[in-house]
Amino acid sequence: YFNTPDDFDKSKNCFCELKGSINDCSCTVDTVDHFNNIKIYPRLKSLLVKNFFRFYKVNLKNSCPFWPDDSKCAMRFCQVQNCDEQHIPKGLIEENENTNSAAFKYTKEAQSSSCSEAEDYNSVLSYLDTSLSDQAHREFERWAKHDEAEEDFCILEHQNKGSQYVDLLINPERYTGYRGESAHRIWRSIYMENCFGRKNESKSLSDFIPHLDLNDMCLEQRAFYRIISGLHSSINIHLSAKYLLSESKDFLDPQGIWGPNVEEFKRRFSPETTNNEGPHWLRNLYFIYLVELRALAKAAPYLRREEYYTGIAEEDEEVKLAINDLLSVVESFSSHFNENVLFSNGVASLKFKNEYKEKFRNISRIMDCVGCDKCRLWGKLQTQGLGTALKILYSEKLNVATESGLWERPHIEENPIFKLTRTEIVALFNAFGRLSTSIFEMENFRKVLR
Ligand SMILES: Cc1cc2nc3c(=O)[nH]c(=O)nc-3n(C[C@H](O)[C@H](O)[C@H](O)COP(=O)(O)OP(=O)(O)OC[C@H]3O[C@@H](n4cnc5c(N)ncnc54)[C@H](O)[C@@H]3O)c2cc1C
Repeated sequence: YFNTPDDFDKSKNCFCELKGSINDCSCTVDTVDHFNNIKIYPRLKSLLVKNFFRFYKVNLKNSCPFWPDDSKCAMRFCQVQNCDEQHIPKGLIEENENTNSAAFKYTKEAQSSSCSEAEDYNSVLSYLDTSLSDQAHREFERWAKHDEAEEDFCILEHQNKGSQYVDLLINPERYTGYRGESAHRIWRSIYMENCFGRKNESKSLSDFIPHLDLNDMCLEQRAFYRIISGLHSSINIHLSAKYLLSESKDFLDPQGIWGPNVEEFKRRFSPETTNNEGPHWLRNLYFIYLVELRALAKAAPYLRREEYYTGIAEEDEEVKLAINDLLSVVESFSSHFNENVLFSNGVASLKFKNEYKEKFRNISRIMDCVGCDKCRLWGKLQTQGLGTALKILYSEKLNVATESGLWERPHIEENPIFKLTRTEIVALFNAFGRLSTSIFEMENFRKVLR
């Protein structure tokens, strides 16, 4: 069922089912499989275990803003193991992502405080500062925050009270047993409330947006649906690939044997059990992969300038080199997703873009309703990573900064026009890592099923 459906052949030039020029990309599932499995996956695998990427700051305690909590935290495989503070690199704890980041202390600009030019500059700034009332300062800060948030596709919460570091390596995404009405309500809300869909009382999601109906949607709506569906596929591939094959007898000890469950994968994606939708859902995984891949390519000049600071000098240097290498491979992909085909229709598009943002922000709020902590953790990380990718693709500020050659300058000021927080960067790379792993895992299932 990877290539049996009739229209697979028709759209051989691209697995994207969107209409319009996006269908003209010259990629095939095979091209992406090969590119990912040989070039991207192994690089990400070694990068994402590094300290900079393994600690993710997140708030898992927010209450659900939409309906009463139906949390199933008692499920033992849902629990998130807390992070031992002493394992978190000092550089991350020191970091205040809002203002002077710890990494900034080590940039050339920061080190050059004896430079008279820098002093002059600062004294002018401080003169202006003291002439402002505290009230005005607060207003400016509020405006600046509002301005920055304008481009966000997600609610950023890393500075919220209650956020804490989680070690992703000791809390891998895998089967948790989370299912039933609580899980279905989340998926239904994401698809139905946010996917511009028809009002439909049906309980089955596949009845709600069957593949053929996608052709009646406009490009942006289809893209939105396919992105969510691709994320859904990715999560379900992971739980099938890291399934609980055998439980330990000891109820208090959440150990077990984890591995691929081919039957589970078949049930979730074969045409017979999904009303022929499964293969399309799998193709949507490639679609979201291409979206995030393109975001990395677009942000590459910016990402190359990041410090990836943890305070462990040797590792920080290694990470920078590994990022450079990965970004060069990402940039070398020949059939990148063309983000300009979306929102390219004048004033109506602008309205649509804002609606899109609002809907994605809603999805990040819905993640606070996921009734299993581990699923919530990975759900939040992946939606934040996706939101960051969309922010990169549709950020005017990034365009302006890139066009003005900002990233090529020898020194970049502390607060450039476009900036991502550490949490956004960690989410972006880890979310892409999840998609890359899904494509890799799918190859394994494919081998067994051949
Ligand atoms: C945010 C989130 C994170 C989760 N993380 C985990 C996890 O880490 N580990 C874990 O074990 N479980 C996780 N789950 C639960 C998991 O995704 C399933 O909901 C659960 O296993 C029940 O599966 P199901 O067969 O009932 O179908 P579901 O996956 O719940 O899907 C419901 C319906 O949606 C349709 N559908 C299925 N896949 C797609 C698709 N790709 N595109 C479009 N429509 C589709 C089908 O009609 C299906 O019946 C998570 C759920 C959510 C909402």
